[in-house]
Amino acid sequence: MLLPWYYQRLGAKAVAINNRVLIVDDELSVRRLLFEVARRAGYEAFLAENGQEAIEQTKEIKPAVIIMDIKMPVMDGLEAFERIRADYPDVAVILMTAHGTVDTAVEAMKRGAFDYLVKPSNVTEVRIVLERAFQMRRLREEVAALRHEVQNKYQLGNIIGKSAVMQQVYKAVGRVAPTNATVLITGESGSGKELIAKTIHNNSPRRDGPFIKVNCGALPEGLMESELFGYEKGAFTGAVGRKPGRFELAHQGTLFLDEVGELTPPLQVKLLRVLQEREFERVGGTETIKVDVRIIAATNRNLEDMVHKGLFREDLYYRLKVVPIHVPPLRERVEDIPLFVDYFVRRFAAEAHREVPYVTPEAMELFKRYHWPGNVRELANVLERAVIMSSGVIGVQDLPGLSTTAASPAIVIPETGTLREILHQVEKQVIARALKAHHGNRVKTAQALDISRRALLYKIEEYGLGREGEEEGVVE
Ligand SMILES: Nc1ncnc2c1ncn2[C@@H]1O[C@H](COP(=O)(O)OP(=O)(O)OP(=O)(O)O)[C@@H](O)[C@H]1O
Repeated sequence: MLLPWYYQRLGAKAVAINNRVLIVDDELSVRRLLFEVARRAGYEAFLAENGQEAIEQTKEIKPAVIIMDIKMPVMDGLEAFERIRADYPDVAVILMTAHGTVDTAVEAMKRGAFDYLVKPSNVTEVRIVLERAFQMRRLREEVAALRHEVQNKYQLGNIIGKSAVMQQVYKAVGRVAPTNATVLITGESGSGKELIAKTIHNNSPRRDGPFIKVNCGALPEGLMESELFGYEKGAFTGAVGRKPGRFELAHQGTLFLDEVGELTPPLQVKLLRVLQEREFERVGGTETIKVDVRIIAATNRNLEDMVHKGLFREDLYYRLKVVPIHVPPLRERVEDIPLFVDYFVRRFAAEAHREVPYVTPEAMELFKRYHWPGNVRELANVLERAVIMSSGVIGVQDLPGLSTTAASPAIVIPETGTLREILHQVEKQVIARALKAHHGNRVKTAQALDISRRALLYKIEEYGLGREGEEEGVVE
């Protein structure tokens, strides 16, 4: 049998439940028969004669499954079921009933019993129901373990970075997580916005609810609308059945609107309404759907600027920006880079079943000076490749992509001097940097700066930049 993915991932941890079954019946012959069936199926069977005994036994042996008659003296099965469930909500209870009391059993199912058997049942039937009850317990246990694993992963302690700028981010996450406030996370691509969003969710009272992500720029407008709000059967050609949207799926959880700046104006209006009223209609539908959803939005665009240019609604912007969190780009937290390098090198080495390679100080320097336009994601990719390609050491020569595009020196603006002098200083640095980037090639440099070659030569002369960047493939 092919095991489900979560089973495979959890491995041995998965079967954490015991194999105890408590059999409760006032008739000795039934107890005997069930005991034999359970024992042969490999379970550890225990016996009780009435509801009262069942409660006492449950406390003592903590069975995973209980199979119990409804009609019994002293305390009947239904009452015992209610009481046991109050203290042990996870135990799977199978109720047994004679023909006349099926209605009661159905009622018990509604209240959470796992299944019922109509007496007399044959041995196979009993065995199958028992098996299913144990399987359900195991699945529940696995889901709980998985949820626990995911929640642990998204704890602040697992986010890399000790820099002051990241401390600010953690503080904001800690403050906003317990609330229902809408959060707007800004930051460059790959800087960790989604990670922060998940961490907020997993530290919020909604942690047991869903975390649903939508990439607002991923689909054309019409499709995006039905993706967000769902559709009714026949809403458009191809809508063969009703489909819930992401807002509905995120009920009692968190909806993460990634790339929110990409939403078209009509969808911005719709989103605004949901934010204000927490209700909407499915595409092609008239029924108003109410949802309890916490919104976290993220963008790598400058939304304020988009508002000024009339590309993003101002009212929506303010609705989203109730609590803004800015995740700084990696180059602004250089002190965290060694931590990231250490973390990723270990992780990828473990994944590839290799020794953890040594990162030379020169390579580390390069990591610190590179400008990381793709941020943490880019650093992770570079390190993954380097770990696979390296033979024990990661040096500058193993990082060809970084060498040629290594960080250009920052432009320093002089603090004193006349405007003319300051501009000259800045211009000199800009030209020196461009020459270096093009390895001294003046045609390319002039093109990049959009000035004539003559003007460039003149400035090189004026600033004494004659040999700037002429060496081949220079890093430093
Ligand atoms: N501080 C961090 N600690 C550990 N891992 C991180 C950190 N920041 C980012 N990462 C990892 O880097 C990758 C990119 O992060 P994430 O997807 O959260 O970025 P993003 O800003 O949402 O990107 P995009 O804007 O492209 O959607 C992920 O694998 C994430 O787990």
